[in-house]
Amino acid sequence: MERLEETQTQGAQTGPQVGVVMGSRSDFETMQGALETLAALGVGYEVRVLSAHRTPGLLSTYAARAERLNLTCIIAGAGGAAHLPGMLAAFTRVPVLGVPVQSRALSGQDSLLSIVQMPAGIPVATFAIGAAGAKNAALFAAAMLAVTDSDVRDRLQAYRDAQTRAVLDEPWFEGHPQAGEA
Ligand SMILES: Nc1c(C(=O)O)ncn1[C@@H]1O[C@H](COP(=O)(O)O)[C@@H](O)[C@H]1O
Repeated sequence: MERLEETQTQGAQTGPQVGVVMGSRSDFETMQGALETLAALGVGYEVRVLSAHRTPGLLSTYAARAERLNLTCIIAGAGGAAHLPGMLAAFTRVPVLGVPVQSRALSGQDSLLSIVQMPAGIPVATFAIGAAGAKNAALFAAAMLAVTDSDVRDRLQAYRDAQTRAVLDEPWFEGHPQAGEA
């Protein structure tokens, strides 16, 4: 009998706002950036290992849970024949953000195409391959929450401001103006 494996919940006071799922524990290194980014922005999340291939029966169970918890979205990372995001999207109206994990055989091209090429009718928002995609999916989830949550909106703005400052504070070649300087 398949069981929902791996559960961690951050932001337990209010319950999770975002679900993060991945096809295998081996995806954790890539998906960790999403978890860190959600935590940094104060977004409550839960994490599961779920697989369309290895735990197919759990997909509908998790989809029902996502609706019951009223999750804003589900971030789903998978590599290779990455069917997890699309199959999950087929089971729920909760928006699914797909992260193509970099596969060894095809460097994540397989993951990307498996996730992005959905037939019309069941959308999956698809992000970049690997760590950048995981981080951006979390930032996108925060931006969705920020529409109605002013605390998340302020933290997201502060994150962006800090990022801009970090670029401008970067040491530059002597005698050459930094971006934005005359
Ligand atoms: N793409 C999927 C799915 C799925 O789409 O349901 N389930 C597992 N996997 C992927 O298989 C790769 C290798 O997994 P293992 O390292 O466990 O063999 C992982 O990147 C995982 O996301």
